[in-house]
Amino acid sequence: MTDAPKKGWFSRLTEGLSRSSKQMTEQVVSAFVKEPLSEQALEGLEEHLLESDLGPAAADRIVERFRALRFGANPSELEVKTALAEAVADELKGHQATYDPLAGPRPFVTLFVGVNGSGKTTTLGKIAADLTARGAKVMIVAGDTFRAAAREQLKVWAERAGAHFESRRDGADAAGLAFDAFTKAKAEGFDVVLIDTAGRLQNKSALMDELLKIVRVLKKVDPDAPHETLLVLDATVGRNALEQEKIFGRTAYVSGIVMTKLDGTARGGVLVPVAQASDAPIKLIGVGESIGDLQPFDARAFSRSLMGLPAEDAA
Ligand SMILES: Nc1nc2c(ncn2[C@@H]2O[C@H](COP(=O)(O)OP(=O)(O)OP(=O)(O)O)[C@@H](O)[C@H]2O)c(=O)[nH]1
Repeated sequence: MTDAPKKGWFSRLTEGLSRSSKQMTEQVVSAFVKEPLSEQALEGLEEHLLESDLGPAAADRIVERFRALRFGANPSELEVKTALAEAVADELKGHQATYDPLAGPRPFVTLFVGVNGSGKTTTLGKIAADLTARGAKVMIVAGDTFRAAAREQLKVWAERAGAHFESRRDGADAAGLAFDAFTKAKAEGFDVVLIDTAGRLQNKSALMDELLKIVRVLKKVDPDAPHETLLVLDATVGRNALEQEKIFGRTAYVSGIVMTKLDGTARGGVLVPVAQASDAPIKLIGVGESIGDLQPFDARAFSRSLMGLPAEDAA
């Protein structure tokens, strides 16, 4: 994948969300521009919001809001899209926060949890690359000790980022590895420790036990660790992401959500019910495979992009 060197983050976001925004706006907007207050247009709106995976609760509220809106006889496409973007942004208000490992204690330990294939390794690698580029001393820990392929993939990311890499052979105790790595990171003055974990959902209770054990041993080194636990969810699985949030959110003390692969779906609206169901805020979103495609989550920018609108200052 090639990128224009200076492509701004908002245009990356817009490009990443283009499948979703197409799905979201095409029919809804044309229906409203034709007949702003008809029951039929409102029903169509609800249907399309549901098709975009926004979830019934948010879809209902947005439709009610549209019913109450006083559009003129012929609202412009811009008016309809702006109203929709504001409605979605309001749904997401209070569900955003930043991930800033360089602002916290040193070493700042982040645990990455989520099912296999959700984008954990890639997300961790992108974060490592960003942090080393900013001058931080970063350690990556391959906590999925069962899968050699996962370890190799992570090692490639570590090399690319110029981060230190800690791993153990197949089947080694992940908690033991995490403990030793964190101890070493503390002794050697690392700024950030990024710990990947296994994501086998076939054996849910063993997986959760392993995550809890990792958390327990990290706390032996520093009672406040892990300082962040990021749950990585794949937007392309649609509403299954809600199930995954439930499973991990209940046991793994998740402090932030990363929603990846928003570029790979027309149903990026799923971020809304996930944000609303979770106790943890959305912190990062992935809108493509390259490093710059992992972005801090900004509810307003996301909502505007989802409607195909330009950045606020450019509007
Ligand atoms: N298009 C797109 N692809 C992504 C994004 N994030 C991750 N991917 C891709 O998703 C695939 C799975 O990502 P991984 O990072 O391997 O997922 P994982 O959760 O670590 O999975 P395992 O390594 O199987 O445990 C890879 O091919 C990534 O390149 C994204 O935001 N957009």
